[in-house]
Amino acid sequence: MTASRPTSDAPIVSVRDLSMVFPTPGGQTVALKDANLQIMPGEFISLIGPSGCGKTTLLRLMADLIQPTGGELLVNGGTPRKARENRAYGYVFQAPALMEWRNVLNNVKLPLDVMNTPKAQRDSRAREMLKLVGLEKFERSYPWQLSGGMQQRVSIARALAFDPAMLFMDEPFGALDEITRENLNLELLRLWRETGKTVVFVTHSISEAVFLSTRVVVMTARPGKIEGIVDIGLPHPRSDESREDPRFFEYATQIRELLKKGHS
Ligand SMILES: Nc1ncnc2c1ncn2[C@@H]1O[C@H](COP(=O)(O)OP(=O)(O)OP(=O)(O)O)[C@@H](O)[C@H]1O
Repeated sequence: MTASRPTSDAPIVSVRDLSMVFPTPGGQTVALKDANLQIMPGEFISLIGPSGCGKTTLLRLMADLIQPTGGELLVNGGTPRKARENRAYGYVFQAPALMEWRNVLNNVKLPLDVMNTPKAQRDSRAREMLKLVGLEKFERSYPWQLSGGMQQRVSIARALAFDPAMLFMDEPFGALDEITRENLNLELLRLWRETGKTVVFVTHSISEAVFLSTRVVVMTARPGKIEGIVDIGLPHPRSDESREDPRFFEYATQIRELLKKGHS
């Protein structure tokens, strides 16, 4: 059931001169232009940038939901298609997208049902994942009985159900209040440390990106490109105190400057 993981310390994602041009009624939209990025196994990478700069496009390319119009992309040592077929990643969307008629346990089990995992394993695996996100007491609840933050935790448990090497997360906490978001950030970091997954995380929030990431990829719009990459040297495990670390503000300033440069 465990998805294959690369054994070497080769990049788990390799993006070379990657471009994506969408045909649109008025002409073409260059959503991504000549992007270059290498992600190592176990990293926590955030993609940040203004609306329309191509963050979701880059994530969707990695996930094989769309195909690039130029350049090269390797995921988990092969094509994005192969990574998808091998269940090398789980995808968490902006909205939790849970099935209202399935209880929490059955929502988490869904990918295992689809994959025809032996029945006896499905329940135990789903319960294990619910425990990981702190929702073991809610397995019989239905999505509409949960708060937005709890629903998003269920969708994270679902994305982890088949033990992928990577987690692709498209602004998963964007719709939540600040305190819930900070709590989920802490939980996500704990989960990342415990599981050793590689995470690629889209956000609009500079502080969220600094708090979570090992590196922050700053993108700019028109055409969407990578303006710079900031290494975040804050020690792990991170806690609320990390936000008071003077380096936290330095990294946030570096990211802000790159975002401004991209705007000008
Ligand atoms: N399927 C599509 N067809 C045409 N244009 C598209 C398509 N998908 C994205 N685009 C365009 O590509 C550009 C980048 O979109 P993308 O969704 O990647 O941006 P984003 O940085 O994720 O934005 P946001 O922060 O608002 O979610 C935008 O101009 C968008 O309109």
